[in-house]
Amino acid sequence: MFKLVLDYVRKNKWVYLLVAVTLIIYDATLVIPTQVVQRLVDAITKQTLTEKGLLATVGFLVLATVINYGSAFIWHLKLFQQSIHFKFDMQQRAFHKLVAMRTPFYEKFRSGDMMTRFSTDVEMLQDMVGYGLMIILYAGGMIAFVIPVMFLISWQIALLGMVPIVLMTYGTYRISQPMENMIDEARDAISELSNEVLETVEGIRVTRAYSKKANQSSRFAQKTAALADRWNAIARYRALYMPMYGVMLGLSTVLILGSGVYFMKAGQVTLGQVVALQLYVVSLVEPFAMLSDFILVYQTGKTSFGKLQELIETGDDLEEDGKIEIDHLEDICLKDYHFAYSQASKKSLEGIRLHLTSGQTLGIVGKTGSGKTSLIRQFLRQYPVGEGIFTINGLPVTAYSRKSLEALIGYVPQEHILFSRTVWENIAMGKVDASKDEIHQAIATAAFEEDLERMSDGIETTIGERGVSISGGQKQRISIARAFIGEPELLILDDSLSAVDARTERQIIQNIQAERAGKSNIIITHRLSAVNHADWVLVLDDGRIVEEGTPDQLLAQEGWYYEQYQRQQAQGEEE
Ligand SMILES: Nc1ncnc2c1ncn2[C@@H]1O[C@H](COP(=O)(O)OP(=O)(O)OP(=O)(O)O)[C@@H](O)[C@H]1O
Repeated sequence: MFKLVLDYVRKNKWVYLLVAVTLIIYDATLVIPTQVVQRLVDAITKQTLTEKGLLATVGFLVLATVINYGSAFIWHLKLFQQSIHFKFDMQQRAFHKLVAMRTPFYEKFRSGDMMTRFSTDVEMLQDMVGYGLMIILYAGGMIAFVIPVMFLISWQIALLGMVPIVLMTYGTYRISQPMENMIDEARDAISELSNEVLETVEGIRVTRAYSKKANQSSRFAQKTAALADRWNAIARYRALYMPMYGVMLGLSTVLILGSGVYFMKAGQVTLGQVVALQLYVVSLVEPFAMLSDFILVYQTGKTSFGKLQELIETGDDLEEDGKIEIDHLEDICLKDYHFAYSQASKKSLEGIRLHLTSGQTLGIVGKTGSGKTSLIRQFLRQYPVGEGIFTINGLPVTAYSRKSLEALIGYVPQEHILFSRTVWENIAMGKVDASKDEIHQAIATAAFEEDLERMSDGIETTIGERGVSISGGQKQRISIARAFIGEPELLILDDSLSAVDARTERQIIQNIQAERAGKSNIIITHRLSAVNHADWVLVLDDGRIVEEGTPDQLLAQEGWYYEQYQRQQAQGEEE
């Protein structure tokens, strides 16, 4: 962690130099009032104080106070401003990392945990760069200034006066050792709490439907109580040692005054010097107490640094990105292709063989869990490439830059993600500079026109969390319009029409095929009518292709496809 902080200080060396210089001035001007008191007391006891001398002293004190304020303003402002920049820097680094990562990375962290790393951990580190550095610079500076001055007055009295405070600081350090574990536990408890909140919010409908509100509330209460326990334990430790500084100050006072009187009688120090020594010790209590606070800031910073580092260092296990920028999809070819998820004990795809050329529509059907989504994830390059042959336009898929490949594919996933924006904005995400006509064309293709007419503000209606709630089927069609508008070379619909009726589904698929002449489509579906007009259909079972052909050929084979087709017809899903 120190390397990170030092690198940051080095990167902003001029700001920190200004902070250091103003801090030195600040520390120096803090010492002045005590020296003035020392001289005044001595002048009064020697009866040498004149009116002019008093006025000059007051003037000097005012000047010192103004300089003290000015320097404090500058170093406070710069130090804490810089810590805010540090926070944004860290968050941006983490954010860039997040957007660059593929699915396997996200499977390694829970959402709440990731949010905690992003917010709480970054703030703890910011504390280290702000408050932590302030302690080192201010407290360190004060101690470095005051102790030599004290020793110059009388090393014997200074030594006696310092002993209790130094012992106390060492004791505090020893006492606070167990705090490291407590801070780790408190940090993990925050993460647990965030997970709980996110999962509760995401699943609120289910929680309500199953009347599990009380259950959920009590789980939440348990987690907050666990977090409160951790912080209470830390507070107890602090409460234990912080008041001890007052006791130690009392002890130092006794030692300084006792030995001061002794050395005064011996003529080695003046009354003014004894008073000054006492005031110096008082001024040292705060910096030493801050040093013990540094232990807390350091421990929390260290814990949070570890968590952030883990986030930044964790990869998505994907192979190095390819160099070739691909700009069209001529053909996609898989031969004897196998794929397994890293945590899975068995393969999700086995011996896959397929060939898709531009302009074709490929249907993928099969039982639930048979590997349909896993197969299209290969085209999206969400996971490391499996074993076997996987080429695009005759070259291995890994030769192409993932970003350029991604730009050619329009993907409509099973879970439809819409944003709390207008219908227009949600669709235009698929093509930033889309014209009005293009948006309306996409809406017509996705058979969403009638629904739009029923919405209060039409295409300007805000949907999602802070807007109008829309049905699953409407979400699906907005998602299709969004993918369609980008005119991708390959459009993938992953069970994206499950919530619309069979007639609308057929209409959308006909629209897509008519509008996308010369471009490819992959349609994953449970309803076989959706692939009636596909050029080729694959039937998957347990990760293998068990049947394939045109829809007519598949019916003629009288296998799973045929049986399923008959059943769905009988159930009246076909008109
Ligand atoms: N991220 C993952 N990690 C490990 N195993 C996974 C992962 N995703 C899917 N699987 C497993 O891979 C197999 C195929 O799942 P996949 O989602 O491809 O099926 P599917 O045919 O699309 O199912 P459905 O029709 O229900 O969407 C399943 O056994 C599933 O449990």
